[in-house]
Amino acid sequence: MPTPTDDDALFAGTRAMFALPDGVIYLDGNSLGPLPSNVAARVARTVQAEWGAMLIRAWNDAGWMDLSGKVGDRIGRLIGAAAGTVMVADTTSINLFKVLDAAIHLNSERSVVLSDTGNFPTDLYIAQGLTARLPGRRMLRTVAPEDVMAAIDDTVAVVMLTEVDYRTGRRHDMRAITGAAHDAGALVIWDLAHSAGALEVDLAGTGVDFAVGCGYKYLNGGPGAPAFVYVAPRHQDGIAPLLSGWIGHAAPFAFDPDYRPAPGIDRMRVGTPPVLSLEALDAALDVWDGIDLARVRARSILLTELFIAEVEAACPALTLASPRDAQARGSQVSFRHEEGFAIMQALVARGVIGDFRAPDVLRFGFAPLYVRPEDVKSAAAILAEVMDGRLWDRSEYRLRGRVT
Ligand SMILES: Cc1ncc(COP(=O)(O)O)c(C=O)c1O
Ligand SMILES: Nc1c(O)cccc1C(=O)C[C@H](N)C(=O)O
Repeated sequence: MPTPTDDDALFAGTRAMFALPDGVIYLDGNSLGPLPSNVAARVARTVQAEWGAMLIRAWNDAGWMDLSGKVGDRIGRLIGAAAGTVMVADTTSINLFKVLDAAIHLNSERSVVLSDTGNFPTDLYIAQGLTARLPGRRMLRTVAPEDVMAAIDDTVAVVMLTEVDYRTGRRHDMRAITGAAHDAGALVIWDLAHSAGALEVDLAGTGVDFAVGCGYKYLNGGPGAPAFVYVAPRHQDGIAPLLSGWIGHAAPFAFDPDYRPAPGIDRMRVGTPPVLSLEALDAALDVWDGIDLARVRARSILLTELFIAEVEAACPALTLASPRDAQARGSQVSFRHEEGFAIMQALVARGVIGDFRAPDVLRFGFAPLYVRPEDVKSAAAILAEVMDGRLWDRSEYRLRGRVT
């Protein structure tokens, strides 16, 4: 077990690798990670020395074509996935579409996609759209998160879940659910949007079939960073991609009129990769080099426990919406209040950036790479000032229509 002093030094080092604005305590890296300092120079270099100077030759000479798999392997280390099992491409929604279709077809005798009512809307929308269009009686069944285990039966083709609930931070037991699904003959897809870079994830060891996740949250790849998709080796060559694009072809530059999927994870590619965004994500991942996710998780628990204790001591009007048991939540803490929107606006105006999720959730993400215990204490103290003085009770804090 590392001593606190070791961790303080480790995370002071990682914090120094970010360009954080002065006067801000950033507790929204679970939605958009902050800017790592090396990203701007990397993107500028790609623009000038590669795009500008090498022109189209850069696809080969600067390695642009191989970047999606290379960055995928770097993310793979953070989620317990072997080299050659993670591809960076498209968005989380699109990757979910690809693997959900693949999983449904691998288990085509069965009709049900099982998810939970707390899942992120895009996951449910993708499943609704896909199941409605497939032939046969395919359907999405959603149950309360705590009822998922009991709902896994022999009608279920695919269990499709997000490990960490975006609103409350509640965490599913990935190992137990994956095991139960497999015992019942179902496949599993995990959305790791709020897990990758926040928790220890062991996709290979847990036997997960498919996973997807975002590049722009805890991985800090920047707004609209490409997402990732994981396919277990045992499934890779058995998938017939629904999105059968040319970059996922076995020989894209043969320009063969007939589609033939590439071997392995490459068939999860569809079209031309977004090179500038991939370079930004690749540079952002440098912060993770040599970082042990077990230490990140231990630090995250320390930060979230501290925040809960400080806020509950000072803000009796706020109700904890996250699980009290640290093992049962991810790296965020949420509180409920009917004036949550205005409270969050008042906090943001004072430099504490979290976000609000309707109808009443104040959400705070704790990314140990750059959030320190002293930030947690300061944020809780500012929240207490806002609550004690009813500083949120102003008309300008009630104006809705913002993104977050
Ligand atoms: C759990 C989860 N899945 C998917 C998404 C969306 O992914 P994308 O916009 O990259 O498709 C988000 C956040 O936006 C999310 O929280
Ligand atoms: N992807 C986002 C976006 O394009 C705009 C604003 C917010 C987001 C988010 O990531 C929301 C996030 N998935 C959530 O957990 O609420």
